[in-house]
Amino acid sequence: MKKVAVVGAAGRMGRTVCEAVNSADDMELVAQLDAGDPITAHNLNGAEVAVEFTVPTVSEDNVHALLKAGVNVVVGTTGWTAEKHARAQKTAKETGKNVLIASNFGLSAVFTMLFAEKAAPYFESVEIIELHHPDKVDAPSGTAATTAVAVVEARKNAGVPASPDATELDPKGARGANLDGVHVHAVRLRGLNAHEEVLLGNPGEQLVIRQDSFNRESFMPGVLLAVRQIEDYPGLTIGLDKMMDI
Ligand SMILES: NC(=O)C1=CN([C@@H]2O[C@H](COP(=O)(O)OP(=O)(O)OC[C@H]3O[C@@H](n4cnc5c(N)ncnc54)[C@H](OP(=O)(O)O)[C@@H]3O)[C@@H](O)[C@H]2O)C=CC1
Ligand SMILES: O=C(O)C1=N[C@H](C(=O)O)C[C@H](O)C1
Repeated sequence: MKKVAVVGAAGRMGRTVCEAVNSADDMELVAQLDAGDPITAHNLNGAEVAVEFTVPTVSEDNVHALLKAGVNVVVGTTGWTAEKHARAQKTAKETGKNVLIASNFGLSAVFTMLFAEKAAPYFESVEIIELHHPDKVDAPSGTAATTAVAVVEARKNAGVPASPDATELDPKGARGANLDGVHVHAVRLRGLNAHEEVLLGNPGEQLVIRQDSFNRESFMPGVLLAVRQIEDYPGLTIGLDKMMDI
């Protein structure tokens, strides 16, 4: 039985992860920590893996504390940057513990990001629309940011120029966020959960890659996959796709 702790256990994702771990035959939920609970080996109660879904402002500190407390860590919280990744990698190395940071555990999102990266060099234009529930605190979504980085990198490696855009006047920011040349539009709407569209355009054709996570349970197969595999992935791993045979 894999002993699992959940950090952010009272949150929307944390509660869903607790239920998923409790329903898994090969896992035991040994600790549930939330805001105000110190991350100590004692409070982790023998956990081998901690799953961290909190808020972007605290996630980095939590991850360092978890690694230092002697557990492998599966992180779903957003807001990670290249600098934060580098610091997590250093602590993972120093502690001999492993950490996975994944902006989206939904398999539909994993494949959306992969397909977008593959297609991006073959289209003149690329834009991203992410659509979420209105209780989300960050924009653009971590998934959209990850997608944009992958798209930008793929286009740069292929020598593809920036998407054409004649916009000169945009005083209200109607063109959305510009992430290294990829425009990202964030929708917040009651009734939605988590969705992304990558739009790719060429003269006379369009490709739309869309994924929909209709509920939080949809992230759980990916989270449990990571909990089962993290032991075998030394140091820092970025993205669930690295743990999948794709
Ligand atoms: N990777 C993925 O597949 C997914 C990622 N996410 C991301 O996961 C994160 C959490 O989302 P969601 O569950 O909706 O958010 P919630 O706000 O519902 O949950 C966050 C929880 O973390 C708690 N918390 C705050 N500070 C700390 C702390 N220092 N230590 C421990 N717990 C703390 C909050 O407590 P309090 O409210 O009292 O402050 C709250 O209970 C977000 O970044 C979101 O974008 C979401 C879905 C899927
Ligand atoms: O806050 C959410 O809900 C989600 N957050 C992640 C993100 O920002 O990409 C993953 C998913 O989109 C749900």
